[in-house]
Amino acid sequence: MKTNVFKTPEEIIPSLANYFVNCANEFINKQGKFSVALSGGNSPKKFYELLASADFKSKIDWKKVDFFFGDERYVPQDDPESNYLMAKTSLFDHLDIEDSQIYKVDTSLDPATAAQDYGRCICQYFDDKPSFDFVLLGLGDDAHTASIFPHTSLVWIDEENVKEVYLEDKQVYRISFTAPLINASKNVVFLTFGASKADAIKAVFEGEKNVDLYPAQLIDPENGELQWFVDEAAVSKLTEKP
Ligand SMILES: O=C1O[C@H](COP(=O)(O)O)[C@@H](O)[C@H](O)[C@H]1O
Repeated sequence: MKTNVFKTPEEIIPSLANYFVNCANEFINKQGKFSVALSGGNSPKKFYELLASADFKSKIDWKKVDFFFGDERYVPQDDPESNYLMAKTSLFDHLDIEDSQIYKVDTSLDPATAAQDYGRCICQYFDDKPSFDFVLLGLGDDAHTASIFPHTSLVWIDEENVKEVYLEDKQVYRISFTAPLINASKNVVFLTFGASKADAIKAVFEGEKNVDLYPAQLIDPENGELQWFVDEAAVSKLTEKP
């Protein structure tokens, strides 16, 4: 695991964008395409916007990039809560790519069927051996990642799959990669910044091992690389500074 610490979020984003460009080009040169699973929420928006900017757009052959979602809110694709919509407006709409390169969760199906359908689509894409080239993750203030929330059934699923989960407190469904599916990836990157994440980072890095309480502790790629891109505020509570 490597932890990259920056003074501010403004400094993290270009460094992560350069890392992404290098990964993309390495995989495209090696295998002709690059499979990416995006995260949602607020943190990645500026990163997506930078990738879509004039400075970065020309650095990748985007026609060779296939996009998936590590998790999705169970809402229509035009709902402001939709992770797909956020990625569309900040990234996809600015790239010259085909709709067939964007693998969305079909939230018109019921939650269990939507998860099964997305899992099947991923299995087909990878000929039954899923292994994303790049998975971007966020960290919730409660130490959830993707939509693997504390004290939910998703924490305990040991198959490389996609599952639905009902969040009692929010009264909503989410569709999410399981931890084993994330851990089968080649590069897993957390983008996490801000003082509101300091307790969660402290718990994940230095807390007792308790995946039910701190699901992000589940993330440990089997044969891949794990990197954290964080700012000083997010790691401010760590006893051992990375
Ligand atoms: O709900 C979600 O939360 C996490 C963290 O989001 P952030 O807004 O705190 O950065 C995110 O990674 C996940 O994709 C999203 O659905």
